[in-house]
Amino acid sequence: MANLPPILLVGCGHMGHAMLHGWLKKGLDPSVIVHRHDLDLPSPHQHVRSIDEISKDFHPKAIILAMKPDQATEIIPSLSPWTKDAVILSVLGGRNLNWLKSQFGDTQAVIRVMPNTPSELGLGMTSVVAGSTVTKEQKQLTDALLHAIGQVAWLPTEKDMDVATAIAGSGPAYIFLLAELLQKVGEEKGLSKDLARLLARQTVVGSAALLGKSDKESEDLRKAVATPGGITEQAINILIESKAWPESLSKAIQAAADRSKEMSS
Ligand SMILES: NC(=O)C1=CN([C@@H]2O[C@H](COP(=O)(O)OP(=O)(O)OC[C@H]3O[C@@H](n4cnc5c(N)ncnc54)[C@H](O)[C@@H]3O)[C@@H](O)[C@H]2O)C=CC1
Ligand SMILES: O=C(O)[C@@H]1CCC=N1
Repeated sequence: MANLPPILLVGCGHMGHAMLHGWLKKGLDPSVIVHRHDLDLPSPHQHVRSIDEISKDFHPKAIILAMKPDQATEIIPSLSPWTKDAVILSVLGGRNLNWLKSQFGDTQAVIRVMPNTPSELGLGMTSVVAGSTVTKEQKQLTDALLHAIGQVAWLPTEKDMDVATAIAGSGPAYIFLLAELLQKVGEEKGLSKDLARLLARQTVVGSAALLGKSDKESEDLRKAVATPGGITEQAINILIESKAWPESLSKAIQAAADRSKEMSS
């Protein structure tokens, strides 16, 4: 299988590193990673600590912006020597296409992407929306890069990005919180820390793997556990109360989506 195209990855923190890890596993043409700290990067890829160190002869097909949104304004102008023939993939939370256009100019090909950290394992979920000057080839290239780290959803409208971010970009945090709380409750109810940790983590891991392999709806998998008149049903009856998980999750997603929208304005 052909390698993924050469990329310039700017920012290799939690998200940048997760994507890079996924891409390296698939095979990447010689690429450059800008990261201020030490980085264990296999050859022939190049690690630089600042943009000034990148060769003008390097021709990336895609430039991935994976720094914090408020770090981007300062970095973007210095990327101009490499932008002409590249598509910009912006991972920046809450920075919309209009904002990207204002930074890069009207003609630059820019795509807004919202991945999540399971990308590191090739199990990511990335929502994507393209700017008007992106070519068909650049869309294909982006699709190939993102499919290499998981599933890809091209959004019908940029308006969907705020909710997509709140569900999938932020989503792993909710699942980890569930594991955290299951462990905490186990400990509070008298289990040892090690036992509570094992029970909580493996239950989340196993359930996610089962969901990933199954053709069944998540509701059916849930019902297969909750025997009518049995034990699980007692817990589900409490969690599924409209004021419990349905309402709090809806409020939580709305709060995250509102923040994404607010950051774009
Ligand atoms: N963490 C996550 O799960 C997700 C994050 N995002 C987005 O990804 C972006 C990065 O988030 P994180 O990885 O969590 O943040 P982070 O703080 O872990 O990583 C940001 C990286 O950018 C680097 N950086 C800052 N200025 C730089 C410069 N001038 N040159 C080179 N590198 C520079 C920092 O050293 C750091 O390694 C954000 O815009 C966020 O909205 C999107 C989806 C999920
Ligand atoms: O929390 C954030 O702002 C970023 C965007 C989605 C996940 N992390």
